[in-house]
Amino acid sequence: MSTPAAIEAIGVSRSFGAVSVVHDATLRVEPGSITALVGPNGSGKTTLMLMLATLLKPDAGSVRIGGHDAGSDTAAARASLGWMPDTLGSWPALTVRESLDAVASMYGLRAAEAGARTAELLELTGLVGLADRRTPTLSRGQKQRLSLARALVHRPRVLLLDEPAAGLDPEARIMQRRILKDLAAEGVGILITSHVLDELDEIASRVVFLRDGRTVDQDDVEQATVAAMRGRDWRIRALDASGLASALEALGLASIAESSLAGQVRTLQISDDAAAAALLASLVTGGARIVEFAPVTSALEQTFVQLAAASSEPGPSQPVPPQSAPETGAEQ
Ligand SMILES: Nc1ncnc2c1ncn2[C@@H]1O[C@H](COP(=O)(O)OP(=O)(O)OP(=O)(O)O)[C@@H](O)[C@H]1O
Repeated sequence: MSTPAAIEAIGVSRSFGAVSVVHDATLRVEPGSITALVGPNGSGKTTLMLMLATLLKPDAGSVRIGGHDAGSDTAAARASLGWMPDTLGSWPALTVRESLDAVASMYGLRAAEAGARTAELLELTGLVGLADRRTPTLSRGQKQRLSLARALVHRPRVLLLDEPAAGLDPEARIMQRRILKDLAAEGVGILITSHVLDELDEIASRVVFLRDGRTVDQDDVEQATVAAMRGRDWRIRALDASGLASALEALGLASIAESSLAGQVRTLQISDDAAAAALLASLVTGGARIVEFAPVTSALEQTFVQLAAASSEPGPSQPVPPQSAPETGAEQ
């Protein structure tokens, strides 16, 4: 029998009163993969995450975590998942170490085992020096580290992370990315939301886009990604800035000079990746010593803008739609 999906949600919906917040959301995350869940503010990401984490009951649809039905086999689903909420609720009287020990004991680890797991997680998340600090005294970024450590106590095979990079300094972000990549390499299935799309672009192999509470069809996401790659702005930096400017001019390409901490960069629009590769080859062949050649915005960020722009076209989305609303000739 094939391995079950780490996360499988089919036709999940949830309203609050008369307002439909998530409708008919469908997604699948495979073990050993990292999937990004992205969407504009208020599109329903946290609400969907709460349902996947078995903390909010869907009005309709089904959720399976590691093959366990979240509705009928909630305990097994919960045992399989680690949940990192967007804000850490903590016990104010406990230290960092005591909080992790307490979570370990809730998951049934014996004292010695819990102590060892806590020590391992303090090390992994860079919290050793803060182990004896009471949790309310932690900074936002330190709380995020604790929150990730807490989600990992019982070695879950599925991770649900809501804005895990919020408040982290660059070093902590790098550390977190490494932890998540390592976990995925060990077979953990990870679903992660973030508004820092460059972060996600680096670690996620798939993206699920939520628009007005609906998961956008994967084909539409792929089409938007292809479209987003066309006509992007690129950023080029060379050891010799004036040499680069003349080389671009000689090729008949208009570019704009901008200053950066690393020195002068030039930005210009390039039609697609093939044209970018050809330009790079020609600049290098011509003797330009290029040290940076990259799109200004990531593919994920561009895709997001593309899909979010499409969402503002068709009109109102909040009221619960009728079962089969007639098409009104929308172009896409
Ligand atoms: N308990 C609730 N009662 C009423 N409305 C709610 C409730 N929870 C969420 N909502 C509404 O549902 C919508 C989606 O909220 P949600 O927090 O899921 O969005 P999000 O995509 O996570 O947003 P953000 O990117 O800003 O974090 C919002 O309009 C929000 O006001």
